[in-house]
Amino acid sequence: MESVIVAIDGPSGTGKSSTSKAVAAELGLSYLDTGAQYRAITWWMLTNGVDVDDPAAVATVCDKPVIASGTDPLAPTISVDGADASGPIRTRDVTSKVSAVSAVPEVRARITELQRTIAGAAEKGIVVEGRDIGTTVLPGADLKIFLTASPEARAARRSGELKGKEASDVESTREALIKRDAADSSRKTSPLAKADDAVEVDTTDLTLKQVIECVVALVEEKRAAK
Ligand SMILES: Nc1ncnc2c1ncn2[C@@H]1O[C@H](COP(=O)(O)OP(=O)(O)O)[C@@H](O)[C@H]1O
Ligand SMILES: Nc1ccn([C@@H]2O[C@H](COP(=O)(O)OP(=O)(O)O)[C@@H](O)[C@H]2O)c(=O)n1
Repeated sequence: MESVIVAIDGPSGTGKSSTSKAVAAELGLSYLDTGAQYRAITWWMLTNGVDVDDPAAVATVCDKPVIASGTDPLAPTISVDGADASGPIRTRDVTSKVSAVSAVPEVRARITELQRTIAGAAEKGIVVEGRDIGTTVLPGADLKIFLTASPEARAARRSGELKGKEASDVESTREALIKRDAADSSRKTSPLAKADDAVEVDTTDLTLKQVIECVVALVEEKRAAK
């Protein structure tokens, strides 16, 4: 079967990661979490004392960390300079700083190149999730999905996840999400946006299972038409 490239974009908490992993696993495709890459470079900046609010300082050193992503949807990995970074990249500190780092054009150029290399190497195809995959990273993707959901649903999903770890209430999670979406949507270089040819799926009132079934059906439709 021919390889297939699927781009899944959308704001935080719409279900990109869970949907992408499940679709890739079901269809035997690779999986790439591009948000994890931006989080990894942000974590490296923070641990190395780089002022992340200074775009010039970020740009100067952004080639230094070696970011590697494992693309098995059943066991995705992310490492920085050879060390597992999957835990530290999910802290609230990284989450609050990642939009500033990901807005720096030099950071985006570097990470975009890495993403294209990974997608090009995936023999059977790949599901790539992020913010600018359909518009910028892989504009020729076979299928583009743009996931949305109400801010309330997204905040409820996220704060449910954080419980026990860095517990926070739904309201502060909602505010942080809205702030990050606004920053990601308004930056100059490849902002969060729906590609003209993307299929928009509003997941507010859908279960994760329904979203997965919907995307699998769309991929199979594209494959049949190829
Ligand atoms: N349709 C859905 N209904 C309810 N919960 C969902 C749905 N899709 C995802 N979730 C849950 O919401 C949380 C955030 O999903 P995730 O896939 O990480 O979103 P994103 O990658 O877009 O930020 C996870 O805990 C996930 O299990
Ligand atoms: N393709 C992408 C993916 C993520 N990002 C940035 O990385 C951040 C973290 O992405 P993520 O997918 O891990 O975020 P969550 O929605 O999982 O919280 C986003 O808020 C963006 O600033 C980006 O700029 N472009």
